[in-house]
Amino acid sequence: MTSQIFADGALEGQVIAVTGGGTGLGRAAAAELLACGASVVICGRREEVLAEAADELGPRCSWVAGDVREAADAERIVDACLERHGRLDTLVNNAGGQYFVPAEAIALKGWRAVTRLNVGGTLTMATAAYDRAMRPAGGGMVINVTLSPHHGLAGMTHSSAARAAVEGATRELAAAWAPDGVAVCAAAAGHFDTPALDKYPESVRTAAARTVPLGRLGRVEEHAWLIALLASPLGRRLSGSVVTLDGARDNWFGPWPPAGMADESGEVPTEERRRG
Ligand SMILES: CCCCCCCCC/C=C/C(=O)SCCNC(=O)CCNC(=O)[C@H](O)C(C)(C)COP(=O)(O)OP(=O)(O)OC[C@H]1O[C@@H](n2cnc3c(N)ncnc32)[C@H](O)[C@@H]1OP(=O)(O)O
Ligand SMILES: NC(=O)C1=CN([C@@H]2O[C@H](COP(=O)(O)OP(=O)(O)OC[C@H]3O[C@@H](n4cnc5c(N)ncnc54)[C@H](OP(=O)(O)O)[C@@H]3O)[C@@H](O)[C@H]2O)C=CC1
Repeated sequence: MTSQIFADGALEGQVIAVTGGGTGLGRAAAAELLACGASVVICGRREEVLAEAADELGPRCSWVAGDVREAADAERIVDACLERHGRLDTLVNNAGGQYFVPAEAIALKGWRAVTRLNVGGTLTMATAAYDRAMRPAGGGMVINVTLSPHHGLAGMTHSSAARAAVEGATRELAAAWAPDGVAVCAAAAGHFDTPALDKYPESVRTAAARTVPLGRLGRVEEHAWLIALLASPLGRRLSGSVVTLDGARDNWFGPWPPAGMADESGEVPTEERRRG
């Protein structure tokens, strides 16, 4: 596969780890990075998902299973990159998520779960990559996937807060790690059409597109292009920045709920609990 917008070999020689790279945005990013010539290690918790994705993505893609919330797993993921390729140039901190409920329905345990994954997991991976691979090598790039709108997303208050924390840490780490040649930036994703959205109620998914001034959900390849751009030499100079890719969603201040999201009772449907 070749990239639709970048030159062949634009990222040749780079070794890139993508967390959550077996599905959705992470998988599309992995595909684009591979198309640009990088070697990619995808990770996540489910071995079968990773194995199938790596198989389809081709020989320059390998996988390692692990939970980004666990320091030992994060270290193992970084070490796998070093053992296989001798280096880790770029880490894409894409693993994350939340559930869709009103703010008042978020239990303390839920706040902690969302924070632990999105803030804890991101920082645990970034620290492992910095300590074990990038600082010793004298350089590297960390790309943190966050969330737009930045003024808060109703139904995702916990995630809005967690991603804001990641963006704050992005700016601080960019300054702290600059002397070691390590750049840190964030890619704030708006509403993208990925299979993960299937877990949200139908009316929520449909109404989500209506809150995007550009008039549609984002396409996974658009996000993947941004990740490839940030992995390029330009990304190093963007250190400390949050790049927003959202079709102007950050500038939509319409009513809540948006037209068509509430059900017959006038309530916004919430996300089903996972079973098992
Ligand atoms: C216009 C706008 C358009 C909005 C729609 C468009 C939005 C697009 C923008 C964003 C899109 C995306 O990010 S899409 C990506 C989506 N992908 C994901 O979310 C995948 C990753 N997510 C997860 O793993 C989970 O959601 C997460 C909770 C974060 C982590 O799971 P854990 O295993 O750590 O936690 P669990 O054990 O399941 O749950 C811990 C507690 O959390 C709470 N909890 C968990 N699920 C709950 C639920 N459905 N409802 C209530 N509460 C819940 C309970 O208190 C649980 O405790 P108990 O009560 O004791 O069980
Ligand atoms: N789709 C959208 O509109 C938007 C998405 N985002 C963010 O982009 C990222 C990708 O989203 P998307 O592709 O849509 O959703 P997915 O649910 O497909 O992606 C989440 C990925 O993260 C992995 N993951 C989750 N928890 C962990 C963990 N503890 N350790 C390691 N891996 C983990 C999952 O794999 P596994 O379960 O096997 O571990 C999965 O591959 C997420 O951070 C999401 O919140 C942000 C804004 C908008």
